[in-house]
Amino acid sequence: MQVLPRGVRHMPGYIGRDDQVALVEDIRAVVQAAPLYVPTMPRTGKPMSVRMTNCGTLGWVTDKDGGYRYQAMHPQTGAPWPAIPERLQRLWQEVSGFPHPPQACLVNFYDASARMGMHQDRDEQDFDAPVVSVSLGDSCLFRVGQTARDGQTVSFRLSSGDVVVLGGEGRLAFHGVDRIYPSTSALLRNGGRINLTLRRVTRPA
Ligand SMILES: O=C(O)CCC(=O)C(=O)O
Ligand SMILES: [Fe+2]
Repeated sequence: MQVLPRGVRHMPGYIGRDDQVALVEDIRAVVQAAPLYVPTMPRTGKPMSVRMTNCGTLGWVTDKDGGYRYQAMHPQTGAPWPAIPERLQRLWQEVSGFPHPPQACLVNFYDASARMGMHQDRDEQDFDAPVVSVSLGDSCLFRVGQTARDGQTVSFRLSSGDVVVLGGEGRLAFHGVDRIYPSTSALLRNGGRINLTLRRVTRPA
């Protein structure tokens, strides 16, 4: 048995099959209003392998000149992000233990060759609220480490319906997605993996 860093919780199969199907419908509606786009890295302008969009009052974006940040509008359409679906708001209430609603939900879409390098989620104003992450569709190999980049890491598979919470001492744990396992889920008609991350961005007033 692997031991996860303190504050990192993995809840395998937390979301049942029917709710996964309903969540995918919710996300289809989000993507219709706010299309997935290819974000680029700060400074280098290198495209990420993951496609992204957001829902919520604020969305996480990145590009060559502006770097990592939150903003109220879709970078390509200029429209405000659609609202966070009720189902995800309820999930946040159930698992976050935080008395304020999520402000941002980043939607990541991974095709079979996409990955995400090790990083910390630290573009928020404070780290009192956890990050709540939902996996849908194909499984991935997830890696989580310590709050220092060179700390020990553990790898495990995330499957459709799994929830991961990074909170407390684990809020700034390094983490990333090393690979996608294609054709491991029938949830998404054309395969791939969706990851949703719910976050607080600003300090509650
Ligand atoms: O896809 C995942 O499971 C993690 C995504 C992530 O770390 C992020 O969007 O910050
Ligand atoms: Fe992250």
